[in-house]
Amino acid sequence: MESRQSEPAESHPPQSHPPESILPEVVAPFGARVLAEAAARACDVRAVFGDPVGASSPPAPEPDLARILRGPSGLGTAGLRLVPREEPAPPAEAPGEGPGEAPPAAAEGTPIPGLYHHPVPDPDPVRVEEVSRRIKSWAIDEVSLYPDDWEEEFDGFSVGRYMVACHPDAPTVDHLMIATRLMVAENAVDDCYCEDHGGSPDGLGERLLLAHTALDPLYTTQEYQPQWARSLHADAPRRAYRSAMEYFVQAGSASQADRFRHDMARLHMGYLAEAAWAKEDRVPEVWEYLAMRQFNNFRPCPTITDTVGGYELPADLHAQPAMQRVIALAGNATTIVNDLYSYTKELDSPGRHLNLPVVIADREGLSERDAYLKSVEVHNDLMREFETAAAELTAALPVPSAQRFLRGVATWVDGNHYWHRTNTYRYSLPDFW
Ligand SMILES: CC(C)=CCC/C(C)=C(\C)COP(=O)(O)OP(=O)(O)O
Ligand SMILES: [Mg+2]
Repeated sequence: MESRQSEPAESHPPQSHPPESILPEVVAPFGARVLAEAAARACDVRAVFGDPVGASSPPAPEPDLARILRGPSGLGTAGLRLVPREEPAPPAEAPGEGPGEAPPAAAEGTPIPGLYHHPVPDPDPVRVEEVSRRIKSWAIDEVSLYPDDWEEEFDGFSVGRYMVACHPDAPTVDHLMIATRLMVAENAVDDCYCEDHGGSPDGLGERLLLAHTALDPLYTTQEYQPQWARSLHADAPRRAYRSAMEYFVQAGSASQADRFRHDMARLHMGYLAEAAWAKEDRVPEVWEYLAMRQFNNFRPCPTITDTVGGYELPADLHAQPAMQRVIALAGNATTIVNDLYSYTKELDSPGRHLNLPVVIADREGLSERDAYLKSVEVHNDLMREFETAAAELTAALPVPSAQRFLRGVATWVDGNHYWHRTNTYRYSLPDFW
């Protein structure tokens, strides 16, 4: 992969932005220079990575705005549209009560009845196989991620299927690997530091801080630098973070790397709040839980959609409040999807594991079933807010990279639901219908 780190830093004349942009004037403060620059940065991804392995190549970024607004139209691209999606969710079906007991679809799993989502086509099996092969080789040969007896769990996580479903516009398997390594590393940190593979709230702050330096390097004196460098190889989470970040930094721009570091700092702050409540054995109020879950959140995954797609959403567009709102809502919807699909797994885990239904049941005095159904509604409201905000911003910001980024985030949301639904190794639904 060609490194973009060595590119000379661009110098821009000083500019002033108003403190906030409010739709529909959101485009105005960007000015002609930023818009032109953003359009120019919607680069041809093949220039960076070359041809895809195995699968047919997705189309190169399309400069025609009308086509971008319309979204892709080929077979299996329904989930990639940016326009508000008015069609209702498929009718709620109880598990095992599909219409006419039709033969099983290509992928297993039942959607949560009543959950607002957009079905996506099964991910390209050739890509899934190749990503699965390569990620296992990375995990074993490059970062010694897990002992032999975790292999079944690693395979059951199906990260290849996950990432191919979430990034159908990745131009090559190399691009998909950027997201896949990070996803595995993020889960290694969660499992080994926070949860059931040796994790604990005790000492979590120290572990997360030191692991964070694998993403956001320590700059210190010659005397102490080598000790820090060695520490990045001291355990599987740090080895995984360090290596995955190295690949990411080579593929993305400096501002994409910085965006990712910020999202990861948010994630680590969320882990700490969750750990504090676990230590105190306190159930937070529902809004407090939702605030924690906005940080302990999938957000670092959809926000790299442009790097994985081989283009860049400029930092000044990413930073706009309207864009931040869309990203936060998307992250929140995807993360509540996790709370719902992982509900039975977490009920079965030792101690009390917080998730939205558990917190609503406790704080609002509802039965487990009613709290779960209310959580489905919370998710559905978040999804609708996300889609409305994304559609408004899409209409207000006619910049190809922004349009593609917003579509990429929506696609990630749909792919994330697909993975949770189909990961019957990991998740099963409660018996509430
Ligand atoms: C991939 C990534 C950035 C994960 C960060 C946070 C995280 C692990 C989740 C949002 C998933 O939630 P949870 O820890 O509840 O996962 P499982 O339910 O165990 O699958
Ligand atoms: Mg969960």
